[in-house]
Amino acid sequence: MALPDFVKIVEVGPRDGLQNEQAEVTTAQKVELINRLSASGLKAVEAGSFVSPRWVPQMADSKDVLQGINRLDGVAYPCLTPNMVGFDAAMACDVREVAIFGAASESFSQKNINCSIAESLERFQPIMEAASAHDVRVRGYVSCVLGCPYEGSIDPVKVAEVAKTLLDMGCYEISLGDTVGVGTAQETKRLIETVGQDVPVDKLAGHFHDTYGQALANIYAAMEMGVSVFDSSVAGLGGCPYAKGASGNVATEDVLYMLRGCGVETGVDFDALVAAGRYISEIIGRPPVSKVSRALMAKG
Ligand SMILES: CC(C)(COP(=O)([O-])OP(=O)([O-])OC[C@H]1O[C@@H](n2cnc3c(N)ncnc32)[C@H](O)[C@@H]1OP(=O)([O-])[O-])[C@@H](O)C(=O)NCCC(=O)NCCSC(=O)C[C@@](C)(O)CC(=O)[O-]
Repeated sequence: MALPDFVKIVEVGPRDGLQNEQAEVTTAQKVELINRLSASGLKAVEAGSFVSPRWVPQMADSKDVLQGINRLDGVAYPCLTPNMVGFDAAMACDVREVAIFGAASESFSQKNINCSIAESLERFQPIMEAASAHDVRVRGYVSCVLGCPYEGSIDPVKVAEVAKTLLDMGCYEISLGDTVGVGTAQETKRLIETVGQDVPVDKLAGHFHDTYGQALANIYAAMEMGVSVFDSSVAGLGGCPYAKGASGNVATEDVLYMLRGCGVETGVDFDALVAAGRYISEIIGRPPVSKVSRALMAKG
């Protein structure tokens, strides 16, 4: 299949990235990062997570972050909500899009949200109902789609089952997460082929961590299968608190560079995005993980 003309980038650095950075990032710095990202032309910037602060202390200030950002028209600022406690907290600061997050692995589900896959889907049901009543869009995540840190390989049929359930519950899009970044391009194609039998491909997004350096290849493979929405993290921030050794999402800078080289539009200002990556990298005290950003820095 030909590559898409346009790819939507869902920037997840302020949430998926910062939730796993050890350096302290103040609320004001998070707000500044999100404002810079939305000003770069991104149409979706995941801005926070209404989860237990005991589980993920880095996201404890999400309420203040959401109240501090400059919300641009046409930009979505989704936040994670695992249960009604999180959903109500998100509504209290006027979040207009939330994400529920399940897994295709029982062990990961237990470690991440302290319940089985079936229990998680039950917990999501009232969120879907409340979201519908509040006219709030809901995105669904499925973790461990190409492998699990506890169980190893995962059957794509299981991924399809969870993805279809989330879609049937009312999620407008399902983001398939290679949480530990173990997947390869052929496996990605097989996954999309299998999941695509139950969920239309235009409802799927790819979420690739870059632990094994395969994320760009996987994105390319997914684009060849018709996927045109990808999650990425500015400067390659992050990892996963419940997946030891997992590195961050693929760096947004690297995705943009590849897409630009393929003639695929994103609507994102590359230079502004690179600058946002350098801003947050200085704060956390290490160079961007993005190879593109490093190469540009080396050129001076
Ligand atoms: C889901 C729970 C809360 C269950 O945690 P639990 O302990 O089973 O929950 P509980 O209902 O028994 O409540 C225990 C305590 O937590 C409080 N509580 C309960 N819910 C909330 C909430 N929403 N916000 C704030 N506080 C909350 C609740 O009020 C209570 O407080 P206490 O009475 O003890 O003082 C917990 O397991 C949790 O917060 N997990 C978060 C895990 C997480 O954020 N993981 C990272 C995001 S997923 C990810 O990164 C993967 C993804 C999406 O990027 C895709 C990929 O790469 O694969």
